[in-house]
Amino acid sequence: DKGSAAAIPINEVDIAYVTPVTIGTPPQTLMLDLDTGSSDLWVFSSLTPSTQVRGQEIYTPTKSSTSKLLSGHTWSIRYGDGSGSRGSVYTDNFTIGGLEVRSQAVQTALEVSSSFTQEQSLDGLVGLGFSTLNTVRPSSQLTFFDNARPNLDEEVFTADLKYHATGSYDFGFIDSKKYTGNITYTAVQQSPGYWTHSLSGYSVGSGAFQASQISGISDTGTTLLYLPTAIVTAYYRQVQGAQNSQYYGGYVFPCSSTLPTFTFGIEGARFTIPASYINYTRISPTSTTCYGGLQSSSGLGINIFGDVALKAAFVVFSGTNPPRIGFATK
Ligand SMILES: O[C@H]1CN[C@@H](c2nc(-c3ccc(C(F)(F)F)cc3)no2)C1
Repeated sequence: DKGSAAAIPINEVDIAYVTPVTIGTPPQTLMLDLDTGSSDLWVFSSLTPSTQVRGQEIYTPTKSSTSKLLSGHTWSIRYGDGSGSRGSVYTDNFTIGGLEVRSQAVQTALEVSSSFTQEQSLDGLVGLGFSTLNTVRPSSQLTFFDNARPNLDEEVFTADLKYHATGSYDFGFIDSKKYTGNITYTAVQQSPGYWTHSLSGYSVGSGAFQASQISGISDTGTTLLYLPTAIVTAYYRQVQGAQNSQYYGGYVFPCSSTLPTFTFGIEGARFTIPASYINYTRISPTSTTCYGGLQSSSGLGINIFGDVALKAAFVVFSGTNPPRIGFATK
């Protein structure tokens, strides 16, 4: 089996990407955020209090002839930005891009935090981390990828996220039309459940490549690139007027600044993030101060290779044993 679906930016600065999925019989279509940094598949539902639903599509299990309550099971999750949700669990038929999983655990929200309520074009998440991270209790559930794996032509899914444009997620195959050159793979350390791997180093603009192993997670659900403070200060030292603002919670600079590119290594390969990806957004619609797409990871306890980095490459998440992750130029 295989599947292919769009990854659509939900706003003009690519804060997140959503993908159309169908749940149940007859199919109910929702737009979900595929997140390699978590492993719960949850949706806004008919069980979500209406005061917490603002424009989202909802999944109504009672309208599906193939839904089954997973009785006595609950879940509760907190994301890196402090947002969260919790609820109950059904199983139902679940499809992404023509790839169907029968009786996928679909976690129905009984409560969502205000930032989810405010994000009206996002109807939930599909966790594509390792199933060990799943929060359903008393028995944890498998991700869509883990359920689909036995039937996939190849045990992979790929992410082709794009800057200010629609990209794609593919399941079960590697589309050679979506990248150039070779795919460079590197080892993944799957505990505690993230796609954890190392960069082989970095360079700023036309500067020399600094070889150093930088461990972190490739996380499609995180918007920005978070790296050690030493690297981030070296980058913004090249930007006139840049400063690390307590007020804005990170590096800001004049929107008119000329930013250098940022290059990261995967083994012997090099991937360059265009300056435009790092000139992330104005701090407010009329401001001339901009917020950087590269920020320090010091407060997070982990380096996160989020969309700002991932959209500079074609990324292969390989569920082989042992798992590995591959990057190619596109
Ligand atoms: O926890 C880590 C796992 N991957 C990262 C992630 N974060 C979100 C997220 C999505 C949407 C929202 C909201 F809509 F704005 F509320 C909030 C957080 N999705 O994946 C962080």
